[in-house]
Amino acid sequence: MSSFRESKILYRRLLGFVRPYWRIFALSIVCMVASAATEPAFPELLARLLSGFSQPTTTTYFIPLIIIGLFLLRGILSFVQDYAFSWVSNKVVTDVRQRMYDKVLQLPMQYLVNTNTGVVISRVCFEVAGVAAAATSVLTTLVSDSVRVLALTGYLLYLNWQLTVITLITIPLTALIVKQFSKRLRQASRGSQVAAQGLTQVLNETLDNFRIIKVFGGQARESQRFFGFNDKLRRMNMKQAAAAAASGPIVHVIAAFGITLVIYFALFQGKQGGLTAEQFVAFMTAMMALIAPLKRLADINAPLQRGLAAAEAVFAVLDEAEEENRGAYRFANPQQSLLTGPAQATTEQVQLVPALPKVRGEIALSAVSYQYPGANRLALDQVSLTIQPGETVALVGPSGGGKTTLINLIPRFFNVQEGVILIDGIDVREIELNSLRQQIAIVSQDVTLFNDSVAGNIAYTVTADHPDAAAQLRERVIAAAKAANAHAFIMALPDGYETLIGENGVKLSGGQRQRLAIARAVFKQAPILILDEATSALDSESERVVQEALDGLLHQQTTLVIAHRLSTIEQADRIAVLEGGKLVELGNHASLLAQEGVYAHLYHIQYNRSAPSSTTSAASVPVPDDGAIAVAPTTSTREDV
Ligand SMILES: Nc1ncnc2c1ncn2[C@@H]1O[C@H](COP(=O)(O)OP(=O)(O)OP(=O)(O)O)[C@@H](O)[C@H]1O
Repeated sequence: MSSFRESKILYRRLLGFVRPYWRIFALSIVCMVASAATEPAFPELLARLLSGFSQPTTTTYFIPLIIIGLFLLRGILSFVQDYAFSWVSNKVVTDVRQRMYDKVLQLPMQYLVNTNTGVVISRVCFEVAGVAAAATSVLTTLVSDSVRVLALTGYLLYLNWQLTVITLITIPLTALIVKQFSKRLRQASRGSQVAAQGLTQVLNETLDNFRIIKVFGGQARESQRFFGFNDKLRRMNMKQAAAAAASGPIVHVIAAFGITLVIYFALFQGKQGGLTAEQFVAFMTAMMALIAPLKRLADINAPLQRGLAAAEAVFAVLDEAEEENRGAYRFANPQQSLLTGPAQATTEQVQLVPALPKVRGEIALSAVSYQYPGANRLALDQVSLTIQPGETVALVGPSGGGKTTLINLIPRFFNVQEGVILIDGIDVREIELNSLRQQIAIVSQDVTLFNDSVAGNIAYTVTADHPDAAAQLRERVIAAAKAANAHAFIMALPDGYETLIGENGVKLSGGQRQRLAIARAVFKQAPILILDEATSALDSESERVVQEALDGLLHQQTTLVIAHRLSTIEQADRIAVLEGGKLVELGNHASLLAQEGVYAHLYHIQYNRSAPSSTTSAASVPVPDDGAIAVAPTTSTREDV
């Protein structure tokens, strides 16, 4: 596709965002056109002033007052135009940014796995502003200066067509030069986007891995990486600046040639008696007035190309494929009782909303296979496993065995490629995505808390709209916190349940955060609970408290747990051992030990590691895969492996 056509398509799409505000936009254009159309008035007034200079009439004395009126009118028009344009422009930025954010929320997990977060952040936060510059401010110049140029050219033609023709010869020349610059600008603009994304990425990584960088002495390396992008950004910006700075003077020089030609020709015409001095002054004034809008039109290319390059990046996000959500089957929302109690449901609602089935919590995997895009082996290979409602199944096995992949398939963070996963006998792909996820609560190792109160974090997404509901909500939050062993420490916080936590609030320990995450899961009352290494990052004391909270939860719903600590695994009804993507063993702790297979092997490695009397060193034990094992010692002195 030619770059011009490409730009046209991009621009048309950008204008689509302006469409909802077309009235304000039109008002602005009208003001712009009106203001620009008054442009020839000044040279004309000047010519009249000159013609009456030697013998002034009453009209001559009025001319300065008319000039004041003219500029007053232009001032008002220009204010309305600028204000209206900024309004539309800011609306467009807000809309596009919101659309992008909403889009990000709908993207599949795979997108985030493949895309750097720095890129996403930079696009949503910064590049949208460049888009608005292209969609509106560029257009302001384009419309108003084009009208200005047209009005002035018309006036010049009316004054003297031969002189005008000479003036106009310079315009195509200018246009040619502008075209040369446009390509370069666009390339540089793309380059600076990439550099800016790199900057954000390095900064993100630095802040995420602050401790690691310090401990490993990575400062010099990171500083060098940052410099790489920082300097690239400077070079790209300079490229743009050079192209933008050169285009102005070149246009001026060409214009100067034009002016000189005009003056010679005017002198010649004046000698022949075809041009009066007043006409010449009016002509020169109008011609000079033509230079500024022409220059602005030439300069418009820089923000336009920058804007179009940004638009490309923004549209790339907007055009990403969303998570597939074709399933139409719905289960009852387990939280529904919290939102609207049966007493509040009107008869009409009861009739309209069909009674949805409640999930019992049976999960059945049948010959499930999954391979990550670009991977050369299956992450899950023909795994079949049925988990009964209320049952707790622990997933263990060597690192890379497929545990995380398996639990990610249940809420459909990824879709199975072969085989099927059923919940209560329904294929998860047939279930509407939100409804499916309403049935599942997750507690993972890295707990993210939102910038909100403790209560807001526990009752995430649920709010009360009247005082009765608020009291009920608070009771449920406290009950969830108690179940998660969190109530006592919450009450010790400065504002109890209203204490602000997260980035800007009170800092909590790993164990406290974990217990809040458990409280959040309890509060959700989901029939399926996924514990993804929920206690692996904790010290033994925190682990004990968190484990107690978890033990209380087990058997209330179907629970799938990936754990590094044996305490959870021993409690589990069954243990599924995944190795190399295959389900190699299934049974309870005792039966698997008796089987003396992979699980027993893993168990003994850990046992031997910590047993002082053991003669087998950790290094001499053959460890499957890369050696890290997701079952851990039973005593607090043993470390995670
Ligand atoms: N995003 C990804 N892209 C490509 N391959 C992946 C991706 N995530 C995981 N894998 C691969 O899939 C396999 C299974 O990984 P998975 O994370 O499910 O293992 P795991 O049992 O949870 O391991 P661990 O105990 O170390 O967390 C591994 O071989 C891994 O390299």
